[in-house]
Amino acid sequence: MWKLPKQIEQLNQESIEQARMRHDQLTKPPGSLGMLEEIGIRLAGIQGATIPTAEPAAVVVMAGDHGVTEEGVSAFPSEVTVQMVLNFMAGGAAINVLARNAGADVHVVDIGVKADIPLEQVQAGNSGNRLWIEKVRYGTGNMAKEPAMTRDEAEQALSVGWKIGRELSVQGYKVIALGEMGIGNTTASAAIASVLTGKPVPEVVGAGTGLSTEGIRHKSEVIERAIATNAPDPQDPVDVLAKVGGLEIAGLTGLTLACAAHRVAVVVDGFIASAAAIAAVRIEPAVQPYLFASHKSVEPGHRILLEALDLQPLFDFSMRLGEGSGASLALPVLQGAARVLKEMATFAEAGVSDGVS
Ligand SMILES: O=C(O)c1ccc[n+]([C@@H]2O[C@H](COP(=O)([O-])O)[C@@H](O)[C@H]2O)c1
Ligand SMILES: Cc1cc2nc[nH]c2cc1C
Repeated sequence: MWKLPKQIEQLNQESIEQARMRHDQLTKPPGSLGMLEEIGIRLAGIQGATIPTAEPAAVVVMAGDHGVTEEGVSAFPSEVTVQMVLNFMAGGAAINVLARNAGADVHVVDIGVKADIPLEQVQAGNSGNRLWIEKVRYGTGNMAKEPAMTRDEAEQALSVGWKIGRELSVQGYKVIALGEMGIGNTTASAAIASVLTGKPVPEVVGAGTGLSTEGIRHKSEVIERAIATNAPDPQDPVDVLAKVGGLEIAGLTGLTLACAAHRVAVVVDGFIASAAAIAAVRIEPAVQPYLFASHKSVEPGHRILLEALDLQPLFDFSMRLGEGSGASLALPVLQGAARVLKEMATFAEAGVSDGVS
């Protein structure tokens, strides 16, 4: 089994207690900021600091292709993956806008795009963009017929994610939002969700980029065939990632584990990022308290994954884009939660009478 290069520690209980005490001294009825207080307190535990910070933040968009697209499981062609990578680098995608909105940098990772990224076409968009070329292979195999990748390739993808997480922690990022791009990756995510939660395939399959009802039925059949052909071991998350997963999904799993090991908070995006997160939790359960869930995706399997992750999403905006769009939209909430602990006046400082208990 792939071994964590560095252990994940528990949250700092003393920082949690101190942040909770500080919250009760701030000029508001105790508990009145609700979940915002809990977010700030958890950030304190993650960082081992009474007054945490959620800045600087970055969104890491891992891109990879899926051989299973030859079975007709997506409403869009695979070529869109590389085309969108160019769009991310030029700054014109939704994720660029929402990252700018949050003051976050965008890191785009080619971990398994089917084509080489035409570097001559990569435009320098907003200055915080960076492209990582970390290709493990040119797209996965068609999991309906063969394993998506070898175990060695899955481990390489985990290691790429780990390396990036470690490097970003060294660069000083306090929060990482998980993003992905990969035509066909809701098929892989549904397969992972079914195997790791034990739910029947039809309960975790959805329209992805926009399949019809008939298309969704066909997608379920393809996933059932993929699971029957490869027999992934539900007790071995790396085996599941290798046989029915994706390069960008395994990369996000490694990234998530590295962030937690370096005490960096992780904002999980939609269905695909949550499939990566559940694999991370099954590899190392201690990662769970480092995770925040941004939103509830339209994909029906997402509710099931959020329950399995024991995460409460911050909002439900009927989103189903991916890219890290929901996670980026959640970043200002984490920033607000941290800044409240830092910048609000206490009752004593402001001369406001506190309540009688
Ligand atoms: O994040 C989600 O919940 C989500 C739901 C549906 C689609 N997507 C995005 O759409 C692509 C996968 O859809 P599909 O239909 O090709 O499997 C991939 O690039 C994802 O980022 C993402
Ligand atoms: C255009 C487009 C943009 C995307 N972003 C994430 N997945 C996507 C799928 C499509 C088709």
